[in-house]
Amino acid sequence: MAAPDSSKASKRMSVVIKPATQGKRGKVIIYIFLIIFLPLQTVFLKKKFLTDNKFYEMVQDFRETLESVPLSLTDMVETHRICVCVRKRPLNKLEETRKDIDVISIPGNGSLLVHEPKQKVDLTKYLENQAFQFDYSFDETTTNEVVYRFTAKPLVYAAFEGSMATCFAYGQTGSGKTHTMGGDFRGKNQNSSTGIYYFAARDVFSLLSHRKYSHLNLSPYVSFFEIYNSKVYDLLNDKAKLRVLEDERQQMQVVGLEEVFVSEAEDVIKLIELGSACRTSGQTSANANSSRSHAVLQIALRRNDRAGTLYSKFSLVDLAGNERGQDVNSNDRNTLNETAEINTSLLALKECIRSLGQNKDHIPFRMSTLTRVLRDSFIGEKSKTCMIAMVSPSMASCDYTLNTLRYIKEIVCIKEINIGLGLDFDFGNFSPEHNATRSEIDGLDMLILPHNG
Ligand SMILES: Nc1ncnc2c1ncn2[C@@H]1O[C@H](COP(=O)(O)OP(=O)(O)OP(=O)(O)O)[C@@H](O)[C@H]1O
Repeated sequence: MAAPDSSKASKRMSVVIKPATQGKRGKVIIYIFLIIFLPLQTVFLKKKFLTDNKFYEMVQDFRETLESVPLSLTDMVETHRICVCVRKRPLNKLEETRKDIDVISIPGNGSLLVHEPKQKVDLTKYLENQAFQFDYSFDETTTNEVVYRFTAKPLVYAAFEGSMATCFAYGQTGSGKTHTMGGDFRGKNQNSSTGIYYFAARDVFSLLSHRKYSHLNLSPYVSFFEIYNSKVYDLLNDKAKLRVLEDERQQMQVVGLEEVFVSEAEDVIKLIELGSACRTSGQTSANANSSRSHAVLQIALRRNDRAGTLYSKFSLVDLAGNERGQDVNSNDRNTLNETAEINTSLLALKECIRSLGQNKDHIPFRMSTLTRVLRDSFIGEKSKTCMIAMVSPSMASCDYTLNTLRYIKEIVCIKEINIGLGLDFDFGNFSPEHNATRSEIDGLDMLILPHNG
């Protein structure tokens, strides 16, 4: 047998020894890294904790100076042609464990304050307190029933007066749009009987038999669809893809949309559950995530004549997460398309509501599928709209919250220009007197509704 080649053996040795040396070197590097990094990380976390604590104390100190006027069930409900409100959700479990700070205050009377943490160049910390004024502002303790009473309920009455009524839930993903529209979540299950969809259906049935409206001889029909990437999918028909066409009377038709006759509010719950399950299961469309699509539940009131003539329509819209329209840094083409579509539709929606508020002849509803489908909501003197903006309270979401508030403020601003009074004000001038202004203005065409709660 040939003796082993010593040079080969030494080569093999070096092959074996090299990783061991590298392993040792690697370990040394990791130790050095840990020795330097761990204390640095501890210092950083401690600093962050102290900074957050400082901001927390500043917000708390500030809140103590605020006079709160919480919304109550006995408060009168006013109807507006365009109603713009904001709802703050509570901090969720994750935010609480992260010790996130709640930077939103709702003093009441439609006002909302954002306490934005800032730092000067000399590293002094301060809060930039920005005040916003809307028709209503709901704090984290407000229930869906109360939100409904002040927002969508007046629209149900309006539908019985022949109005095309529309209620939008707007906001970033996770801010509470589906919770408000579809009902509370118990774990992963949604309790549809606690959402605005159901409350509206319940009141439709009680008004159908009301002596004021029973002579109209109306029947309710429900449809439920979603708009994703400018395509319409029927949520009551296994997500069938539908086309939107304009007929000879310039009416927009969603061709083949399932419209189901309902005889009691519980029927609507079943349809909501069917549609919501279809929305999240995603069999035919590409969106695995509901926050990228707009969901539209419509209750049409039709006359009991041969043709089933449309009397009015109430649309409840759970919009796509508005931060999805800002995701422009993605490399994925599909995501970029989605981003562009969401951006376009939310911009178009704002323009249409603004045009409605200004009584303009031209409504730019052709800008997006969402506004094309909802064309009837923006035309005609009897159209009424409510926009509920949902905001997260956490400091980490501050930028998104400000974007949401600015978007809906632009809708309000048009009313402000029309009426010639300032609704937004410097924080320094903040006082409860300012809050009265909006109610007084809208009181001009105010309709006080009976409180059934
Ligand atoms: N007002 C609230 N009170 C209690 N929990 C809430 C409230 N609003 C939202 N939540 C909870 O926050 C979570 C996210 O809410 P939701 O799914 O409604 O957000 P979303 O805005 O519809 O998000 P997406 O755009 O992804 O559909 C849910 O678990 C929900 O139960």
